[in-house]
Amino acid sequence: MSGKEVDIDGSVLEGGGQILRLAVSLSAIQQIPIRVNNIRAGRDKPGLRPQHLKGLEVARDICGGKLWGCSLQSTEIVFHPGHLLGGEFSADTQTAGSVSLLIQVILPCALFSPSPVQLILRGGTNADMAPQIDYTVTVFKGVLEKFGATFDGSIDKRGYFPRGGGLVRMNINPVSHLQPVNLVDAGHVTRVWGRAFVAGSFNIQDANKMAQLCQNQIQSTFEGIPVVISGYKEHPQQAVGNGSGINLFAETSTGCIYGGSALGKRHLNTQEVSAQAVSDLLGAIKCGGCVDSYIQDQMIILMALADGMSRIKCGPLTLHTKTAIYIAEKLSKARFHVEECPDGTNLISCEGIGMKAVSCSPMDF
Ligand SMILES: Nc1ncnc2c1ncn2[C@@H]1O[C@H](COP(=O)(O)OP(=O)(O)OP(=O)(O)O)[C@@H](O)[C@H]1O
Repeated sequence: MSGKEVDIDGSVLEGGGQILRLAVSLSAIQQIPIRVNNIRAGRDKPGLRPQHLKGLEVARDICGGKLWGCSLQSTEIVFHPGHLLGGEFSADTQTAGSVSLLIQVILPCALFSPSPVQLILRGGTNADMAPQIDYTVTVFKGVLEKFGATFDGSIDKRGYFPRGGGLVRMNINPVSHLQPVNLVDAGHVTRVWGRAFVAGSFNIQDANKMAQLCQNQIQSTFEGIPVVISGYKEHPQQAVGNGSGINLFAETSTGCIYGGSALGKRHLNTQEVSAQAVSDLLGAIKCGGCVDSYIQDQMIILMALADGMSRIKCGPLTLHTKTAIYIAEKLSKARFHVEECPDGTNLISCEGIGMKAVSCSPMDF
């Protein structure tokens, strides 16, 4: 360890695992050595949890880097990135630790790799306090596409709290650069769709009941637009353990996509879960922004790396977003500006650094 690392304080603002993911991604992409201390100091059980550890290991592998201090409960790591690589990478949180949070740390790196990246990720697909995989492949993917990048793949198995065991495959084609976005017109809602699910010992009737409750509430809010919310029981071979929940999505006339979701607990209260998912979705739409409150923090790294000025209108800034901006500014030359608008929305603008992928040139002879 050479001592030339940029120091990142993991206790600032939100003080959670997001600081680590963002810092490591930005470090790997720009080849900046970092030291992160006070990891997850803002959480009840500080230090690295299994899912953070696995995310760090795969970030190390995707750039052939070196990592010190990467053990359970560790509160300090040092990361020296190498050069980004293409190829196949796998990670298994071995718990219900979220697959989507693994994607959060790896995907930005894969976008700037010299050749395509395939990911094989195991863990929780529909876990609390993280994007459900349905959200990642719908809302996050929709926003990513506006930056000119995309991915595809499959959800082979779903995994829930506490066992995990889900399996997601993902293929990511690198981009030469990310284009800046201008998301300032929310438009009006043109369609709503979603999926209420149960798995394991829960009954399909519960999924259908949740779907119907959401359908009724949303239909009465948005008269005259298509609303399709279906109930599913996951096939036993495509789900591990018991789980239940809802994912709702809304699209607008200007191409904005919002998500709203909820997860059932051990004893499923279908009314409560439905009401929570509907209120999550309607809250996102009513705030008047072009994005929901969860994608806010997830798009900050994309804005920072994009080639030019991005502008995104959103509702009240979340603490996760403020944290993401702080880390992005600390570890890149991107500069953000937040303007409060008279209608109560906020306009986040950022002059991105125009990160370019390192191309793998053929060997001359
Ligand atoms: N319901 C949800 N839908 C979509 N995204 C979500 C949802 N809940 C949380 N997220 C996203 O998941 C991420 C959680 O980051 P956070 O740092 O809190 O998690 P973490 O790594 O599990 O760490 P910690 O355990 O330290 O909280 C954020 O990007 C947040 O926007």
